[in-house]
Amino acid sequence: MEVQSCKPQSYVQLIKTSREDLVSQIKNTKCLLENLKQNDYFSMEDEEIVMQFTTTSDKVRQILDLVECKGEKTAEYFISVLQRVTEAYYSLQPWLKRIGFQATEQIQRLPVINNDPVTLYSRKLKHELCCDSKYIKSYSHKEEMILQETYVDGIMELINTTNENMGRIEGLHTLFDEKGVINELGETIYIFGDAGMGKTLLIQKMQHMWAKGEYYSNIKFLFRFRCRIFSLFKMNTAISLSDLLFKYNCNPDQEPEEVYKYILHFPETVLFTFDGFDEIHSDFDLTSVPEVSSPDSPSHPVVLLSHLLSGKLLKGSKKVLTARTGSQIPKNITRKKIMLRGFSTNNLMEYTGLFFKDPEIHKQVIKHLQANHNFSSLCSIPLFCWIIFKSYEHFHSINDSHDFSNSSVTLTDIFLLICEVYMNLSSNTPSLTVTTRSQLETFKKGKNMLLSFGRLAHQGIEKSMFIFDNDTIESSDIPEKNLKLGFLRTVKVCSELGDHTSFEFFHLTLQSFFTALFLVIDDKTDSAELLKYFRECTYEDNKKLVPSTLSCLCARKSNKGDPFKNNDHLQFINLFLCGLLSKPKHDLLKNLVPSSILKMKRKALKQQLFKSVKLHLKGLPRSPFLGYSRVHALIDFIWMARCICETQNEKVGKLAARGICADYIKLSFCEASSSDCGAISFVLNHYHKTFALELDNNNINDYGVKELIPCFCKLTVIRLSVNQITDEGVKVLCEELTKYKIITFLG
Ligand SMILES: Nc1ncnc2c1ncn2[C@@H]1O[C@H](COP(=O)(O)OP(=O)(O)OP(=O)(O)O)[C@@H](O)[C@H]1O
Repeated sequence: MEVQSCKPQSYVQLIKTSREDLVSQIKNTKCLLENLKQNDYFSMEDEEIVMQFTTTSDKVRQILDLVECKGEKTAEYFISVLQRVTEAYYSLQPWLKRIGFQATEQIQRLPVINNDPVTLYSRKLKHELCCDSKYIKSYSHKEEMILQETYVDGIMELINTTNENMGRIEGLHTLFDEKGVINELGETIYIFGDAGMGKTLLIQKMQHMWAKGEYYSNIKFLFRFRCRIFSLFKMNTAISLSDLLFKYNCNPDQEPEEVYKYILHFPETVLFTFDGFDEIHSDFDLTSVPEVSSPDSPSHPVVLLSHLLSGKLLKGSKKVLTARTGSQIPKNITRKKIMLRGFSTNNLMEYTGLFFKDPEIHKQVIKHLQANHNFSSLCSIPLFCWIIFKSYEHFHSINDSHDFSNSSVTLTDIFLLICEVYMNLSSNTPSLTVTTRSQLETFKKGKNMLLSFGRLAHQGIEKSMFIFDNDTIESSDIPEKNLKLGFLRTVKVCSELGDHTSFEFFHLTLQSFFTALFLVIDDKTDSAELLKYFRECTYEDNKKLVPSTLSCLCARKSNKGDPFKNNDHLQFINLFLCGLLSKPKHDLLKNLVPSSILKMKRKALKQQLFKSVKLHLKGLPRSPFLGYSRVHALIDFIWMARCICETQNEKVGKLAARGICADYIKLSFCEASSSDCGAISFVLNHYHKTFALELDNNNINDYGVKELIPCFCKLTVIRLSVNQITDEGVKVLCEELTKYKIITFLG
């Protein structure tokens, strides 16, 4: 199309010749009037004349008449407003290009107020998000920490379609660049990681940076969704896309239809964050979902979500989706895959510095971290690190030195610790009294409190419910003051009926812990109920499921198969059961449960664990390999090892070691973390013979190498490549391997 130069032509003339286009395309007269008036091109009377007309077209005609009458400068400013407020006059942008409009410097210097509903809405979203994302809300209200002062960029790795590492991403600002794209047609950036690796916090950081205008400047709208809210919708719910965007996020104050139209027209200006895809447990019947979706017709929210992710709705918008490792996300929708691997040694040092401002305490914690690799490997998972630091800070503040230097710390230990911290906070007694109370006394005194939180957690798990409304909270017997302790945090839930406050456990893993605690300390829970989640964790091989966008969204309830394959939150319940019913916890637990019941539960768990371990090991694929008998263990093996390690029971460890029945154990690509090496080591340590171990392509880092120390005396082959191991880990490896000199292959 020919570009006219606007210089030789008069602006008045130009408006006259384009009158028809201008009348049909200008929808926002308010913005024009306000700017023309502010810069004295229009008077109050002019505005009143325009406002007498009822339809937008008539108003525009009147504005054009007045502009033409007022001459060249007014016409030039008028066109300049159309050019500068692109959100309001986007349909006129091709016309402006065609006429090659460029305002004179004098006109360019004049201000233009952008009060367009689209811009106002974008600003409102930013303002709300900036307030909401400022604090990390894992804490009881008074202790909220500022995100910017606590956030540390953990390890973020680009992963290809065959799950190989393609290098690290430099930071969240590079999330949408071309590096690491595995599917040009996919629109979803998929971020995954184990429980507590920091997915939610990363999303919060992204939101905060956008809201502050530091990242993603081409994004005008950021709609955030926590996937767990999709479980709250009834089966027959049908809502429109605009309702999902506005009512469940933030409503535009002006002309929502115009804002929605803009969103449909410019989907590339929209960013969605969907956090916790694995937390959707919808009963919605997936077979009835239509293939196509219209932005105007109401559908079930789960269908809208699926169509947004697949690009059937708002094609071109950006999507960031998070889920726990192992969630099934269809390849065709995924643009990039990013795995969160938690804190590296340097990240951990940085976080320690941010957390402990007092140099003395900081020094002590670093000393503990260096002395106890079990403690530091747990700390490479941000959630566990926070819990440990939080507990450390608390005990330090009450002069009760908790020494982590040489003890073996299990996950159950750290969750018991955080319970102790919050229960101590609940007593309004001065800290002097608190110091005198032991863990045992704290738990004894807090039994009813633990039971009430446990009952709530259990009730939620039973219904796949992670958010509790006010009615549920009221019907639980948790006193109001205990709601503020820190176990629960408040969440704003948006709905068609308006916003309301609900509650959730500060982390899903804590809900799992409380469920396990409830099953153990509730007198009425029998062994069938206690072991229910072991049975529920039996799922069919995921590969057999059709990988459609929707097939991943609904709970698969009746599948059977490997006992260590499951939903993480259920697997964590089993893990905590193993920890709570272990021998080292006996002294604590016998004060909370009658001895006979505790004995019965311990026996039942032990039997179940023996059965599950045998069944799992029997099902592992085996094959001869280079003269070895090789067993190919999968991610579920790691869960088995975690459960066994949590029991600290040598007998179960021995049973598992015997049941492996192979001298070559392949654990590559199993998403094992450094603390998992402690669990692997706990099992393999019971091996009597020498063996080969493949642990490459995991996330074990230097701490993991240290956790493997008990195994090195029996290792003839070890593969550890692609594992974030630095010189420090290599040094340990060298020392160990040269000590025994039995290694034949190191890779
Ligand atoms: N990058 C980080 N910097 C500092 N602290 C972090 C970071 N990531 C996580 N944390 C801490 O760990 C806690 C848990 O993190 P988060 O809820 O983001 O984990 P998650 O991966 O979403 O877990 P889940 O999959 O179980 O939902 C946070 O509340 C915060 O205290």
